[in-house]
Amino acid sequence: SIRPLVIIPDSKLRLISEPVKEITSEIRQLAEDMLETMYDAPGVGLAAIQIGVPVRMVTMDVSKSEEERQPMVLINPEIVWASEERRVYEEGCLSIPEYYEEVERPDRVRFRYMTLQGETVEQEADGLLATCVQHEIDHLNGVLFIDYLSKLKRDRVLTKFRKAARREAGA
Ligand SMILES: O=C(O)C[C@@H](Cc1ccccc1)C(=O)SCC(=O)c1ccccc1
Ligand SMILES: [Zn+2]
Repeated sequence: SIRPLVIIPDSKLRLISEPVKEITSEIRQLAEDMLETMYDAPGVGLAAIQIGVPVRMVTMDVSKSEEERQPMVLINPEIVWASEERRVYEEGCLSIPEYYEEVERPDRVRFRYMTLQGETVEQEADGLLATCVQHEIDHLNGVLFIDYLSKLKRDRVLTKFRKAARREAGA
């Protein structure tokens, strides 16, 4: 089912998510809910913490069209190699709605993760997939893409969302 997204300034987003110890039916259900929520948003990635569950699992689908979806579920993902070359990409975040900024990250990465079938795989990526997997693994470590921006820009975003949160509370 589609689950509500955690939005800044919710401090949950700063938690360090726990490794998945065993692939249970709950984990499989969570992966399904994450994919549904991600496609509904829409997004190209989602970390479990963004629907409030602090476990190290992310979903991604960078396939362009609706027809042939390529959903990926990564359990306990980690970057094992990153290129020297870096690339700037305009990033967004489902937990920081309507805010997009340029972020510079390694252009290519190799990452290792466990699949829902319990096998450990290693994969190399460039382009959007490389940017996305780095963005998602950051979520598992409580890091948001605004942390890479200048203090000035970051404070501007936080002020905007704090005001919105206060308005909601006040309403
Ligand atoms: O908050 C998230 O993790 C999802 C985020 C992931 C991401 C965005 C940009 C660069 C790397 C990773 C998003 O998916 S934001 C929405 C978005 O970028 C997008 C949505 C629909 C089609 C294409 C992109
Ligand atoms: Zn995000």
